[in-house]
Amino acid sequence: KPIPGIPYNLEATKTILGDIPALTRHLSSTKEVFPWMCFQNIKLKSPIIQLFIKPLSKPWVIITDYKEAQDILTRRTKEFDRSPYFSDIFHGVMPNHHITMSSTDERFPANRKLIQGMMSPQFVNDILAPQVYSATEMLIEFWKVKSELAQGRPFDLRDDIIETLLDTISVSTFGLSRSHGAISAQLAFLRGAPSLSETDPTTITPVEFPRTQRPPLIDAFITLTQSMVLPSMRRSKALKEAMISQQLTWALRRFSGKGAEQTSTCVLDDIVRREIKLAEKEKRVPDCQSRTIFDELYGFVTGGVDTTGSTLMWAIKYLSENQDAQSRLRMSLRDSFSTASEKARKPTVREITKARIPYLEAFLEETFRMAVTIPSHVRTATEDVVVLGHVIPKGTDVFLSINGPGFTSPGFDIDEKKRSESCASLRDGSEQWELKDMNLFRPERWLVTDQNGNESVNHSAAPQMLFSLGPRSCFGKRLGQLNMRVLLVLLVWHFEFLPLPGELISDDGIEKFTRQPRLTFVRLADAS
Ligand code: HEM
Repeated sequence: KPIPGIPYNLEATKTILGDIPALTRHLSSTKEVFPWMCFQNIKLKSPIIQLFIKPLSKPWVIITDYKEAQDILTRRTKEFDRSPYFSDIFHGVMPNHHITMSSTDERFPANRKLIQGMMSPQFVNDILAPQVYSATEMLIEFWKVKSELAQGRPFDLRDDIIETLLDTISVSTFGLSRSHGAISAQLAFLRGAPSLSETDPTTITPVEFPRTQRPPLIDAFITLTQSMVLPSMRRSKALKEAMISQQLTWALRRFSGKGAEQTSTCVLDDIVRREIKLAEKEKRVPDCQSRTIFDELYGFVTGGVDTTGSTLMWAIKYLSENQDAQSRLRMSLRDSFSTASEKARKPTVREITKARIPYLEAFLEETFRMAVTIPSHVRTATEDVVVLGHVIPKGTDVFLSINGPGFTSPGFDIDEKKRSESCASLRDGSEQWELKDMNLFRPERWLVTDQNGNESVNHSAAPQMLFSLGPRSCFGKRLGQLNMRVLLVLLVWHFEFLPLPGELISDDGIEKFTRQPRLTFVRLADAS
């Protein structure tokens, strides 16, 4: 039954399937659900609409407006909470992770307490950043070999990016040795492989490099993140569980009793030390094998790999399609890391984490605005609520789109009197946003120049909330941003991302767990 007053597609109310037939028709030509949802707002000419996607359930409400999203996510947190939509996705693989819990769930505070220190600037910069850096170094070695073999022909980067991030997580979250790495295995294999049969540099057909089998654990991670419910996941799950259990057992030994180690080198170490301390305080035996610990640890794989990987794939696409922006970014890096440039070495991890380079920040902000790796932030109404003058019943899922009007195109005109009091009082700088080219990738929109010609970044210069906002926004934002920064700096430092032929360029995405570009090819040249 439609919610009174909120626009909807008339034909959807004539069948029990609601909007599903229209959505299915759309899916036969593209594989993307979220742009279709947002297009319904445009079609129905309203920043708030309802769609009937789940038969015999409440309609979904779709809102596309920066200010309303900001208000709901940051100020109306009692009226809106984590939606069961999320727990449905993650329950199979990590039912005890806090992402599946509402904020009022009694387990939620303890889960968050367990991992709260992992996103401190000190932990991220000192413990996690060096691991990201060395995994990126390995990727660079790999791509140097690939680009030499490819001789200017394109190749697909999708697997390389995901495997690099899984290599990082294996070391930085679980403390595994680098020798388990997928990229080092692929590199060794490629170095030993017979030379490619066709290396004619005048052809533009992508090179398909021979690949070896992934290390079993990395393969298990990929199986578990790509298909979350199949019985074939059982073997992968068992492998992952055995690895976590073993790493926890070893860490407990290292951090207990006389001569206990004092420093953590990964997330798992820190969790174990925290549990030992808590158990001492509560005069009990530490329980390092709890399901909470297993699932919170595994959340670094589920939450961090696909999200960061997809965002990086978009960033690389923007580099190759925006050659001027790419050159300007590389020049800014060469200027800012002048010692590294002079000494013909790459910037160190410390130099990268400390640097504040306006064009790099602007490039990242623009990537986060345009990439829409996660196109909608979902909340459920915990009571009957009023949004833009409409009563939305308790239990309704509300999708806050960030991939359409108000974000990548000018927003709808909204009667300010219809907004909630808290929303109307928000000051977000939106009156100064440039609306004319919101659909274009233009990092310069984030830069301001003072009267002395000094450039800085205005982080409120345009609408961007990729990591969401408020108490249930992305827990790993600092790590996600660090990953992006280290990877982008080192890749642009070493490689030129050359333009691609038209047939290998597309703005379409594919919605896996997150939204990735449909085509992920690169043509590389040495930038040194
Ligand atoms: C570019 C990379 C990333 C993007 C774009 C991203 C985006 C997001 C988004 C949109 C949400 C949902 C927020 C909401 O519903 O309001 C989220 C939640 C979350 N993310 Fe990330 N994320 C990234 C990286 C990471 C990393 C590296 C981790 C590793 C720990 C992580 C862990 C989480 C967790 C645990 C949650 C659930 C938070 C909660 O339920 O309170 N994310 N992320």
